[in-house]
Amino acid sequence: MDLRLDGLTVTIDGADLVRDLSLDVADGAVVGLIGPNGSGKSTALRCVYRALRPTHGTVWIGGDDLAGLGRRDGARRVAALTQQGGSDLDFTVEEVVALGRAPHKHGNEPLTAREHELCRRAMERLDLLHLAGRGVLSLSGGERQRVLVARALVQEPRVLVLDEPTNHLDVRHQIELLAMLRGADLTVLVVLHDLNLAAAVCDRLGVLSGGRLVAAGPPADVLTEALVRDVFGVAATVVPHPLSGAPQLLYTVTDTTPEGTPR
Ligand SMILES: Nc1ncnc2c1ncn2[C@@H]1O[C@H](COP(=O)(O)OP(=O)(O)OP(=O)(O)O)[C@@H](O)[C@H]1O
Repeated sequence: MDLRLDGLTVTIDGADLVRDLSLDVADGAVVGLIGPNGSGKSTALRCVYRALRPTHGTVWIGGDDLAGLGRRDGARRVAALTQQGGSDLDFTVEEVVALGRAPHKHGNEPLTAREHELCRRAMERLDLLHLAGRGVLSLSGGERQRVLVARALVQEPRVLVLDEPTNHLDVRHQIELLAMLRGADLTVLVVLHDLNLAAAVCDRLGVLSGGRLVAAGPPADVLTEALVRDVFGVAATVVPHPLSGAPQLLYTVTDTTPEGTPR
């Protein structure tokens, strides 16, 4: 097992933001974390990329307690694409991508030929080669997001955690990113809001509600009409995708009056 969240509880100011969360991500698997706003998804991820130390519980990486690893060792094993991952510095795209090698380098050690090629391939994969010399501050939100994914890839981690990585991306780049995650031979834990994309891309889903894991398993087992109603508070019909068979949700949008009552 590459990544194991083992009884994680995060308590801040007396409130449990995450409570007794246990979730396994098998070697090479893509596991999605879904749940309504404020259900604790980002808090759980923050424990995995060490922005937060759990109050109780352990994050195991390849059998090692993450808390016992040095910063560099941890960064070589786990890369994170977070909501706050941007930089205010106007580095070029290729400079930002190359920063992904930092945990593997000492001081100002230059990149090797292999590392230059790694960066080039990551930019090619994320459709960034034509932007390599551009300053990142001049990029659109979606372009910048792809730069951060490329930077995470060149880090060559075992485990990649991503917090809503499809934010800002147009539909083509959303699908390309998620397809890339599937083909990257990485162990992936990803927070997604789009339940249909989550069902299409993830081997397993974990559902958080009020900081607790309320369901976990293959998308077809987890994404039932009852769960979507109970956890997200919306009516949806679940149908199998005609080509892949993955469950897909057709939402029922009810028109409401300004007073909030259905017409
Ligand atoms: N440092 C903090 N201090 C107090 N409360 C916090 C802190 N960080 C997060 N919270 C609260 O904990 C809850 C869970 O937040 P979290 O960001 O993990 O939710 P989320 O599931 O990722 O939500 P979203 O879908 O909106 O991104 C929220 O109610 C949030 O306001």
